[in-house]
Amino acid sequence: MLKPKVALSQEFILQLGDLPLSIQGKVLKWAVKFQADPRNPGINYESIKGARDRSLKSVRIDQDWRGIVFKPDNGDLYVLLYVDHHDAAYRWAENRKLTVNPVTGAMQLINIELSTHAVQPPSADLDASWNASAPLFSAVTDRELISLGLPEELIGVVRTISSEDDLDNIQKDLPVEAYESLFLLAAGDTVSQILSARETRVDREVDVLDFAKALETPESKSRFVVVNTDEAMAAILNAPLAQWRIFLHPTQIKFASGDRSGPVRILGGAGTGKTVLAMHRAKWLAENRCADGQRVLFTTFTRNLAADIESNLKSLCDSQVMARIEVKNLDAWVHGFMRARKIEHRIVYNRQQDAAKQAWESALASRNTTLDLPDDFYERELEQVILAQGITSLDEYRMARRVGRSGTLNRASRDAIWPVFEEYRGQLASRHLKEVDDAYREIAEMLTSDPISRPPLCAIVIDETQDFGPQALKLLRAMIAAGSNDLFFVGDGHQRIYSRNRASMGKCGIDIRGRARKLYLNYRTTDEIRRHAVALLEGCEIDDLDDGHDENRRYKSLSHGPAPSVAKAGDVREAAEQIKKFHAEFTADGQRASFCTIAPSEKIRDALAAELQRSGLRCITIDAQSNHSDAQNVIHLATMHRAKGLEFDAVAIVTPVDYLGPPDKTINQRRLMYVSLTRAKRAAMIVELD
Ligand SMILES: Nc1ncnc2c1ncn2[C@@H]1O[C@H](COP(=O)(O)OP(=O)(O)OP(=O)(O)O)[C@@H](O)[C@H]1O
Repeated sequence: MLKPKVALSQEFILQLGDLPLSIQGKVLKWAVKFQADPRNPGINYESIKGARDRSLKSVRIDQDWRGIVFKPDNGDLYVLLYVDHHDAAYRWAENRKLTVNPVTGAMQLINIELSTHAVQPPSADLDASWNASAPLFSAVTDRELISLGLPEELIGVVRTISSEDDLDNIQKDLPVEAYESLFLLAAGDTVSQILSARETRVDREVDVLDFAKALETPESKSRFVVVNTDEAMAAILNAPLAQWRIFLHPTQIKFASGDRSGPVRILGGAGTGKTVLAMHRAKWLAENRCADGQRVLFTTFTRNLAADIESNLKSLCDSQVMARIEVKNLDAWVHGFMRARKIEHRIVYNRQQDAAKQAWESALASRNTTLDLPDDFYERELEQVILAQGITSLDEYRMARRVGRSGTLNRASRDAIWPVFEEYRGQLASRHLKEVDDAYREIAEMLTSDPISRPPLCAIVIDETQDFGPQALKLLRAMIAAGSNDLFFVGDGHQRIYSRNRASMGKCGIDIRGRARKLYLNYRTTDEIRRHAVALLEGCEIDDLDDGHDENRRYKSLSHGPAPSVAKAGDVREAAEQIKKFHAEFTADGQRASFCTIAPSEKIRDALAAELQRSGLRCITIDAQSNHSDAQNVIHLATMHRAKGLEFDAVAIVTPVDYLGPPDKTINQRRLMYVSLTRAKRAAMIVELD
């Protein structure tokens, strides 16, 4: 006889961590027995008097505690939904109902109580971006609302919604796809835009009684997990907080698995789960599309992010799958490639140091002084035109479009300027040095002219794409033959903190047409902190990593909390005092929390560390080598650049008071502030240093 299907709900798993330890143990033991054989005669499924859904049954965990299990008449399916004290569990069950959405086919848990109430009036203190007084969704038909994932029972309550706050008030009772659809509608998207971006089919026959089948849809998988083995059950129950490993957003699920006909680009503001999606994608590719001898390369820009990702991937993949995934920042990959081919050049990462500095100074000394151009003109021209575009001859320079550079240069000026760059490359070569963009370009040329020398990769997954410049993107394109599943990019233009690296994927030979998607829901940062961060970028142009723009109206956080506080300090000592107070308040209730102090420079960071240590706090500085962002009861310290990609329960950001000037002059600083603020999960403070 076939084993019945056993599943757990996300709500149950989220609850688990909050139960008393002794009860957790009992629940775990019970759940293992339940998984092994839900028909075990020792499990007594009691009907619940007054329940609207006859398929909800109660099970006994101990004298006082009860579990609520969904056990429909149709199909051999058992879903553990909830655990609580006897009376509370019964009350919960009386008002719940599981249904299959008749259009999307997804399984949905409904709080029936909600269907009989209008939403609460909006709170006056929240600053909502699209608050309105008329009902927001009156132009959408019932069937359209259902096709967006709304349970039929909740149509009435949704029709009373007239503001963003109203919608947020019922967020936790809506399926995630329904909540997302509603705020996208309110932001101006049409129903068909939302459905096609999410790849939701609405033309299939749905059997609303077939719950086992309903569990297979991506929407159902975002809130229920089928558990087939003891090991899987133990892994889930022992790490209930690692939601990202089990419950993905429907869009994350769709893009993590399945074949794609070419390069994919997923865009999403900070905290929208891009790295999580990229990790699941790498896992799926390694499990399903990796021939013997091949590997998936997971790459990103900085070394400590790659280390962070590798350790998370290890918790997601078993060792056999992990052996097929190579996690390496691009520069480490380039190093390895050059070493393997005995190319002896060292790469220049900092032109202000050592031999590279001498090479640059010698080149500058050869400039034509009659032109009267400042030194930094040459450096910017080198970075943004010569290296970025891979210009290697005067002829190419004469024709070059100087995108992003102010002022025009006629042919005679270009002829007079060019020798500086030629001299620089010559000076570097005599010292066995190479600019990093030149290394990318030359390796890309080698791989293109000799495809046999390509590494044996079945796919490349790229995180933090916004930090890769044109030559890096061209190298990634050259590293793998064009075809299905070749390149998978995730990124966010708001977070481009290496500004010279603005690139358009299309112009680098990466065609994402028809395979570009977005993630909208911020799982990390409260909406109050997210809004503060987004407001800093108002008036700044944000690109979509290709030739278009990104915008902010469609992003939204799932959690709420206090808005960031802004304080002033006369000097570093006072700033450290403010941080100490904020840290003490944040951890006042004895809760363990990760905390980071973020500064724009190493100088401010180190001065703060010294002050904080002097007052008895344990500090850890995050640098290229150490990346212990999850340690608790300590104060981490990081520069804004190093904080990228990491997350903490609370952050304190210390900047000089004049750090942010007019938006058109301080876009880099604004992006760094955006990155820093969005590292915070629950609380943030900004200290301005006078
Ligand atoms: N489907 C999900 N369910 C629950 N939590 C999630 C989900 N996806 C992501 N998260 C959590 O949200 C947080 C942000 O995820 P992630 O780091 O992938 O976002 P990101 O878009 O890469 O962020 P950033 O660009 O700011 O680095 C993490 O704590 C992650 O575990």
